[in-house]
Amino acid sequence: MNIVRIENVCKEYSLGEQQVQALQNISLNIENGAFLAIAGPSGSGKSTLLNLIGCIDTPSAGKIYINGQDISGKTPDELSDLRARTISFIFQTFNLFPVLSAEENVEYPLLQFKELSTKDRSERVVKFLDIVGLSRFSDHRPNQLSGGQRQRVAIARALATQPKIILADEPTANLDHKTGDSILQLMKEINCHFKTTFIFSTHDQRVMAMADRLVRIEDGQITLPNIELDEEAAIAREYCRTNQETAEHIFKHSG
Ligand SMILES: Nc1ncnc2c1ncn2[C@@H]1O[C@H](COP(=O)(O)OP(=O)(O)OP(=O)(O)O)[C@@H](O)[C@H]1O
Repeated sequence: MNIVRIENVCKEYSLGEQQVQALQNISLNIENGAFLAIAGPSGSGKSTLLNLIGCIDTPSAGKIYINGQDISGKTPDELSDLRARTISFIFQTFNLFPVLSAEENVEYPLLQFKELSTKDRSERVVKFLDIVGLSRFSDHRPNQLSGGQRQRVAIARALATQPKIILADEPTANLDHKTGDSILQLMKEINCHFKTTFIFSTHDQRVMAMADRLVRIEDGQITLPNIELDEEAAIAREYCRTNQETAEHIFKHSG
């Protein structure tokens, strides 16, 4: 099943008198459970595409279907509800609330779900902080955590709403090599275990190598739409297989 369907999408921005054609007639299907990297030079349209998939912005032309729903006819409230229940975001700058503790940051997106009791929320926070290995740091504020730990909090926050899609905009850009690797591996394990679809915008070769699919964009057009990186995909699959035991251990509370 395609969790994202993009059909003939264009996106134009107005910049004073000028029109900027950020995306030109893009079509793309993304399978449920994909670990997909969108790569391309600066200004090629990666963030624009991620914003459209994330329902933060709307296309100038064309159709986008998220989890089978056509987003073009939706009101801002409906879009916001679809986003809250289907999509989470991870940013290169982590975007945590500095005055909130790790657990409060993870709980924050759950406050909009009126059907969750305080106990439900707190159980989810405990579960997802455990999954990212930060149970001991639950009362720490972001400035009391390392970059890698902050990104782990952001991952726990993204997972807490149990989304179908996680959009990650350059998630390793502000991390050193080793920390970036461990964050990527954690995301791959989450992808293997929960079948959450990950869509990355990236310049990072390691993200591209870990991806099971690479989409290249240049000048607002897709130049490499559906290529499976056979060798890298095999490595990623092998990674999932050989790490199944570790993953099972990590996810022991995840049900
Ligand atoms: N809000 C905006 N108003 C006007 N033009 C914009 C706006 N946002 C993006 N653009 C333009 O659209 C094009 C695509 O930008 P986008 O941010 O999607 O590229 P990108 O591939 O994500 O770049 P980077 O890798 O540098 O983040 C660029 O020419 C950019 O200048």
